[in-house]
Amino acid sequence: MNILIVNTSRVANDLLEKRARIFSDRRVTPMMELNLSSLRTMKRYSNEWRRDRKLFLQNFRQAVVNRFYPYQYKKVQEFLCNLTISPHKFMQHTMGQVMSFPTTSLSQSLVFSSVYGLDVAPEDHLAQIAVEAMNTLAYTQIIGAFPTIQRYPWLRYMPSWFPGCGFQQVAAQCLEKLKTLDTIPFDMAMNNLTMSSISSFLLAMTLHPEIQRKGQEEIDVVIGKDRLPTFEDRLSLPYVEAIYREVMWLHPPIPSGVIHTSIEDDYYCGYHIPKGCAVVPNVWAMNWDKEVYPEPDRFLPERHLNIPGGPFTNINDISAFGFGRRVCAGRYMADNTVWLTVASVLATLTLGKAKDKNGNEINILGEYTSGMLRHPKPYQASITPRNQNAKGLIMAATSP
Ligand code: HEM
Repeated sequence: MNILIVNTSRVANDLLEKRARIFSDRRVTPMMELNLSSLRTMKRYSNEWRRDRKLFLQNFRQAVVNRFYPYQYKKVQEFLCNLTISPHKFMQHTMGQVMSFPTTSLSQSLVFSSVYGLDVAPEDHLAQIAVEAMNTLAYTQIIGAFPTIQRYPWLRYMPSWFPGCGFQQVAAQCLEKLKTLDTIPFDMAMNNLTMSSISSFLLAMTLHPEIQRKGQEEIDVVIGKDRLPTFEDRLSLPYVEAIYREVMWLHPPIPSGVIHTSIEDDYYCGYHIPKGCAVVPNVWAMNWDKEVYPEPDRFLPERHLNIPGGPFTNINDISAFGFGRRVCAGRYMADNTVWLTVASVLATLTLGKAKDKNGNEINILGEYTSGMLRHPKPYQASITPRNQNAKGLIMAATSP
């Protein structure tokens, strides 16, 4: 198989954006053909995908995502309330079942309530299935995870007891989950990406109190202390925007991007790119390119302020959302959810390192998971309301 790894934004732009007609297909492994090829994210570049994406965008395009605002306010306020009432469980409130915690995360419950009018309980079957489906997708994406069917595609016609056909059982289990999700599109599992970003934000604020303070000060000056932030405040809060952009920049939830595939032969900078080539948009390398962005290992919101136009550039500049015609179709909703959470947490809570019984700060390694979906590993933190006023705002917002 031919694989092209794209490590710079310039090449990503040249191929995935400007030549999107050629580079918008998906690589479908024999294993995925058995179970996941009907999923929107993984669909081949086809008329069926076009129709599907058009339908999806009717509900999620920029002009109409404000219809989710009431649900987003409600769910973010519940999230603040959970962090206030049980701060030691902040990992559960954030990553939920992604990390095998028996709870639903902010984003899962947001999507279930906004799109389907369902209030999802922690042990809810649908939420569990959505997470399992996401994990399965990640597994089937790994090149070489199912070597026998990859090498001998005809094995799919053999029974599961046939030697080397263990993959059949995995496929059967997936199909069962997907049938249950029939009316709840699988893409809702993409919400784990939203929570990965929120989790990265919480870790960044815990590790960088001075940046947290600057964000809080901006909110105090612009909004005051008597109300929670709203979407109307967004353009008046450049530093908060810069924090959000830096989180998306340094911690893309899928650092290796989602693979695109070419539908015909092409030539670029003297190289031949054969038809069917898997193009890996290595978002991590693009965003951590020292030549373009000095000191990528530092959390520096200021870098987004010091560019022409400031931090409020087009959402398409956030490469964590992908590229070209396959760019994340839910990005306007996701962008709003993460931003509102960032602003609301800064307005009401203070995050810092937890202390041991002797009063010494517990060190945080700041480690991340290494799978396809990247998020912080569990750590201990202290989360407290900034003051009584902030606590009052949180409780008032969530009281019936
Ligand atoms: C921070 C949160 C999110 C991130 C970082 C993210 C990222 C991505 C990425 C990288 C892709 C693949 C893009 C490519 O192939 O170049 C994608 C596709 C997609 N995302 Fe998201 N996503 C997020 C949240 C969401 C949410 C909340 C939804 C649904 C409400 C959603 C719906 C989709 C859909 C439908 C696709 C498939 C697009 C297609 O193939 O046509 N995403 N997303």
